[in-house]
Amino acid sequence: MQLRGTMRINERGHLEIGGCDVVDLAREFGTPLYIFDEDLIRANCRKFTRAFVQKYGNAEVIYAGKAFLTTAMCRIIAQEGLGLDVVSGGELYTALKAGFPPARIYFHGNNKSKEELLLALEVGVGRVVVDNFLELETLSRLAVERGQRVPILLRVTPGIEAHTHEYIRTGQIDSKFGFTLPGGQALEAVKKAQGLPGIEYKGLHCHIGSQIFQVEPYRYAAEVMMDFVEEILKVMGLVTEELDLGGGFGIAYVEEDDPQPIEVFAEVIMAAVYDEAEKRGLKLPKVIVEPGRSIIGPAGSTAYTVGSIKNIPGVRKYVAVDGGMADNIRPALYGARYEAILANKASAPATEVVSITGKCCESGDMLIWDIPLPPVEPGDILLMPCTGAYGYTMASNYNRLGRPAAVLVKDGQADLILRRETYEDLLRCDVVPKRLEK
Ligand SMILES: Cc1ncc(COP(=O)(O)O)c(C=O)c1O
Ligand SMILES: N[C@@H](CCCC[NH3+])C(=O)O
Repeated sequence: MQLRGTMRINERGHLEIGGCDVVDLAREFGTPLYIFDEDLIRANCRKFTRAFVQKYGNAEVIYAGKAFLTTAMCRIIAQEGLGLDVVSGGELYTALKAGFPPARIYFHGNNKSKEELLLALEVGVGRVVVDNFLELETLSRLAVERGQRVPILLRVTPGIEAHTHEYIRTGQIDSKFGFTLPGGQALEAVKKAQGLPGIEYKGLHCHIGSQIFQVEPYRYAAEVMMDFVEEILKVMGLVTEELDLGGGFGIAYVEEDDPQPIEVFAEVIMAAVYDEAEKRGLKLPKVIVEPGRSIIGPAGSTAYTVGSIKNIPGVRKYVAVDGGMADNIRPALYGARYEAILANKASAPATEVVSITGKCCESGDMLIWDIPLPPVEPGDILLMPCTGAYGYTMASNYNRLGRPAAVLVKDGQADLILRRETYEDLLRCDVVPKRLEK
């Protein structure tokens, strides 16, 4: 298994992250436990800032909060100078409560409610990324009522098929997101935005998908979008000042995964935008990117305790852990693959192939199929790395399991950033109607 960030194997033969022994963390905070490597989160933020902002100037990196968002995470992102992409009132509220500067917030979503749009206007988010005609009209009406002019980007579906799982592909024509470019819907949206009071057109957005390894889809997206920027200028005399090319930069979950480094994505994207601007005689737009997974994915791991083990001779050995699809739905949802290590036997050689299953009442509750590990016993601490993105944020209370705790580790110190949900937490929304009281 590849060791990421500050991971190392210590003198006790245990896995360590951020200078903290994972076995000790499991003992102190319980399992399942999400462990976040603060140095790696910050290093990833800085990698993006260097590759896009420091190298090219007219660019901005905004972290996609859907990957992992808590108050502490907002603080780190704010300190690192990144912007923030939120997709719901709940994410926006979290950011505001964390003191995140509203002007650096981009508000996404394909079906924002009136209440969500009002909140965005009230607090003055930096940009609303408008997805559809209904939203455009509602936003205009609300802005006028409040005597405001709201800066927007328009979300465009460019008609690009990136090679990733079909559920996490978003740039193709047949998608619920955005105004479709081929066929003229997107141009119609720009015209409408220009004609509506209270709306200030700033630019365009597209997002072609997630967990993308290759640079070509981004190059192509940049070309297609710059072509549209030119069309907008020609048809309407309107300058597009900002071009947001979304997130989606892939990461290596398992050794075979081979994504391009961020620096290469940055070079290709920026070169494509610069070339297209020059070729077409256009003003260079500010380029925005929205990485989520590539910032937080590798920086998070999940520690589990091994429980029951079922061996079916000649068929399979199931090793059950104390979490599963409730804290990581990705294997069940996308067939996502992960690696694992026994944190308390980190330098022991692998001797058997086992499958890691969860504790949910569901046969599909598998975390890893067929992984070589040292002899596994009940009580071992199994660590699955690279679970930082879309683990906690997609977690559920299925089977009334409480969501795990999360700790932030750095220089030998572990701080709780999410406390474990208790049985009482599970009841906090339950209401008993009067007629059921006795
Ligand atoms: C609009 C938008 N921006 C950014 C992201 C972040 O993607 P990722 O976490 O793959 O970087 C997503 C999710 O796919 C998205 O839908
Ligand atoms: N949640 C997905 C990616 C979709 C991201 C949001 N557009 C994942 O775990 O890979």
